[in-house]
Amino acid sequence: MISVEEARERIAALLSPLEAEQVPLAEAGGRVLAAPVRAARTQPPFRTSIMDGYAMRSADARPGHTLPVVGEAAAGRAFDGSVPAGCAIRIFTGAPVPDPLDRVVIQEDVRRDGDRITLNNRIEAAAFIRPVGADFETGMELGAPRRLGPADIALIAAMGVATLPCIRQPRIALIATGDELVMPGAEVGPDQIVASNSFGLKAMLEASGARCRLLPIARDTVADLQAVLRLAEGSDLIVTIGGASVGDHDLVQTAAEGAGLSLDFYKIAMRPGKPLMAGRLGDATLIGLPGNPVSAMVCGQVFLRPMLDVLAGLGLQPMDTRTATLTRPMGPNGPRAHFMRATVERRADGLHATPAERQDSALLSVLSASNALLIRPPHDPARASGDPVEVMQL
Ligand SMILES: Nc1nc2c(c(=O)[nH]1)N[C@H]1C(S)=C(S)[C@@H](COP(=O)(O)OP(=O)(O)OC[C@H]3O[C@@H](n4cnc5c(N)ncnc54)[C@H](O)[C@@H]3O)O[C@H]1N2
Ligand code: MOO
Repeated sequence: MISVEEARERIAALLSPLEAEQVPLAEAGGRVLAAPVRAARTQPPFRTSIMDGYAMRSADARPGHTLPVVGEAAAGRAFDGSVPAGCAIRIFTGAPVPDPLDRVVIQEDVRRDGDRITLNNRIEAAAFIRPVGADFETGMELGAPRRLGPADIALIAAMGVATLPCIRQPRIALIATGDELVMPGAEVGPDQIVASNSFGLKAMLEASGARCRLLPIARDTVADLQAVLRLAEGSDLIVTIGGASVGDHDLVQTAAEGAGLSLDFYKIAMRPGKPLMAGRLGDATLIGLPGNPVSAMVCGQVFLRPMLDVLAGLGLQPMDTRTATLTRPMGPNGPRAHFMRATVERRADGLHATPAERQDSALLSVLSASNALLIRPPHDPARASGDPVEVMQL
């Protein structure tokens, strides 16, 4: 059995970054920028008043001084006359400051009487003018690859760029397998249960930018599994759920190999998640997840989500773990890394982690009530309350 980290690396090595496509800015949030974008303009493009008040020459900004007001500049409506020495114009936040004025006195520091203002005896010392290009200059580059957050999208809009090259979204086929499964809402026989994992994984992966197709549930026969695998054609990633273990009805590997799977590995030193498999099938990477609901979701978190970064050209990122203080003792761990469902809370002295009482890999209610995985390495010795542990926020 290989380690969790080796499995992550081997799956990443089965994937290549996807190609780019042009995306309208309004749809680019969360997407990965494929090539640098350059500012088509300078921001701000003119000297800008950053306050509501009166613009003048600094030589005229003397406490107690009186000036005539000879015009007005507002955002989107510049003052286009000339301002004689000793005069001021009314100005508002966002308006261009006309040359040669170099000082804005805020209106709180002024008394106005008709067309004249008198400056207070104490006035703010700042000029309240934002220089040209204070934010960025034409040609400034936002580098790639980069996952675009909300601030990036606002910046690119300000740059004047309306469409941009992004890596296309990965296409993922999700295949639930098992004679016992029915779709949510369908009639459930006495020996059946409702398929849940494919829905949880779809929500997880789509929240991370993938496009998922839920294929029909495959029954536990090689023929049916292969028929559904054929429906997955055109996907970048095929994810099967269940049928991965050693029972007589666990046929996913046999069916996939019959369909041309080149298996890279099977079984990892992880709990839950032991029967994980990965390989290449046609143009796609196939990942076979264990069927137990929590196993599938934990494997989704540890193996599938990071692969979206790899497909986007960002490379395999390290697992995002933090150190927390354990709130109750735990016995020694066995030979597999244990990803325990846990609750992490932030207290004044840092993070505190409490593993759930029940760690059965079928209990979705426990997973749903957890907000973190507490990660124990293989053969981790017994731990006492107060010990440091590694956690991964869900
Ligand atoms: N003799 C052994 N038995 C088992 C081993 C082993 O090493 N030796 N490994 C156990 C471990 S660990 C796991 S995990 C499971 C995984 O088995 P499979 O991947 O073959 O999963 P299934 O048998 O198909 O299903 C397991 C369980 O999960 C339910 N299931 C399956 N798919 C779904 C779905 N889409 N939605 C909801 N629930 C699902 C299924 O009904 C079963 O209850 O094997 C152990 N056995
Ligand atoms: O590895 Mo299984 O996924 O322990 O339940």
